[in-house]
Amino acid sequence: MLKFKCPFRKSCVTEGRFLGWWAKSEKLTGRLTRTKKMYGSLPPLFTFGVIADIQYADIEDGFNFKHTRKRYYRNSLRLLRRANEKWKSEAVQPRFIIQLGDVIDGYNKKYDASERALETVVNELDKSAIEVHHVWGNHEFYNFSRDDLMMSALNSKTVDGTMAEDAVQSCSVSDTEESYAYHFSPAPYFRFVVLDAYDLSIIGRKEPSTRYYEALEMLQAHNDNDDLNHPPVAEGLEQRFVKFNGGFSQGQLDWLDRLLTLSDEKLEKVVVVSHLPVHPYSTDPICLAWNYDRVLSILHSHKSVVCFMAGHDHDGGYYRDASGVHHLTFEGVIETPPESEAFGTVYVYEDRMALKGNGRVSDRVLPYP
Ligand SMILES: Nc1ccn([C@@H]2O[C@H](COP(=O)(O)OP(=O)(O)OC[C@H](O)CO)[C@@H](O)[C@H]2O)c(=O)n1
Repeated sequence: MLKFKCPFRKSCVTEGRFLGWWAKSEKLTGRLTRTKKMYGSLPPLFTFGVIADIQYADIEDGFNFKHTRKRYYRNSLRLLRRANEKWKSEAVQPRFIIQLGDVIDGYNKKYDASERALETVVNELDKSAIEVHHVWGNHEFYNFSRDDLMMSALNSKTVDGTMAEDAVQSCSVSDTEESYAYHFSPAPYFRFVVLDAYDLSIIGRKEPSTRYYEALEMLQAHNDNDDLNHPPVAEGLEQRFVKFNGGFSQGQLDWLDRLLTLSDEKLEKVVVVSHLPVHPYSTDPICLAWNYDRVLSILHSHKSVVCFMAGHDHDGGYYRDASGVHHLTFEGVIETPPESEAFGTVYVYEDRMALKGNGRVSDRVLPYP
C-alpha cells in the first residue's frame, strides 16, 4: 500500500494526495516503484550549510603543532568565500549556515589583529545574507574573552519563541558563568542545539571563577605535565585531557537533557553541534571533549537525537553509533589546500538527511535512527 506521510509541510501533504491520486489512476501496483522514485526525488524540507575551522589570519602559510599538516591562513578566507558563493547561488538557498568554531586563528592575537580578522570573516559571511549559527572553539578564546564574545557578531544565540513555555530557551546558570548554549527550530519537527564545549575549560573561563577551578582540577587529575597543552599519554582516550580542549558543565548537561526530553515529546528530530566531537570513533581522541561520555549517554537516552556535528579535528571523521546517531566531524578549512574545498550542504528530508560534501568533505546519506 502506498504510504505517504509527511507531518512537516503542507506542500508535502498536497504532493502526497497527488501521488495517491496518480497511483490509483495508473491502476497501481506495478507502478509503485515509479512512485517511490518520485517520493525520493521530492524536494528537501530545507537545507543548511556547514563549515568548520576556517582559522583565518592574514599571515603566511604555516604548519600544525606536529608539523604534519600545512595550514593555509590566507587561503581559508578564499575557501570561505567560495563556499558562501555556492550557497548564495543555489536556487533555494540554505536556511542557515552552521560555522563549527575556530573562525579566526589564535595567531591574530599575537599580531593584535583579532578584531580586524573577525570583521573580515563576518563581512565575508554577510555577503550571502544567510543566517549563520556560530559555534565557539578554542581559537575564539585565544582571541577574545567570553564577555567580548557574548557582545560580538559570534554570539548568534537566538530567542526561540516556540519553546518559551518550557523555560529552556538558553543555558544560563548565573550571570557570571553563562554558557553559550542555545537551540533553534528552523522548521516544524526539527531542532538544532548549539553546545558550549569550553564551558568547563581553563581557556574558556577566567581565573578566578568556579568553572575555571573546576576545569583546572579535572585537567590536572589526568595531566601532570607543566605544559597542559601537552597530552598526558601518547595514545588512547586520555590524550583528550589537554588545555586546548574542554568540557560541558553539569548545568549545561542538565539543560541538554531537559531540552531533549521536550523534543522527544514533540516528536522532533534533533541535531546537536559543538566544536569538540563526543564520539571516540568520529575523531582522533586528542580532539575529544573531556566529558564526552556524559554527553553521549544523554544523547542515547533521547529518541529525538539524529546527528552530532563537530569540528576541531581538521582531518574530519564519521561514525554511526549503536543508537543510530550519526557523528560527523567536519574537515577543517585551515588545512585544506587552495585547489580543494571543505564545506557541506545538508538536505533535510522527512526520513533522512543527505550531506553533499565539497572537496575534502564526503557525500553521506544519514537515515534517522
Ligand atoms: N600536541 C599539541 C597540540 C597543540 N598544542 C598547542 O595548543 C594550541 C592549540 O593548538 P592548535 O593546533 O592551534 O589547535 P587547533 O584547534 O587548530 O587544532 C586542534 C588539534 O591540534 C588538531 O589536531 C597551540 O598553542 C599549540 O601550539 C600543543 O602544545 N601540543
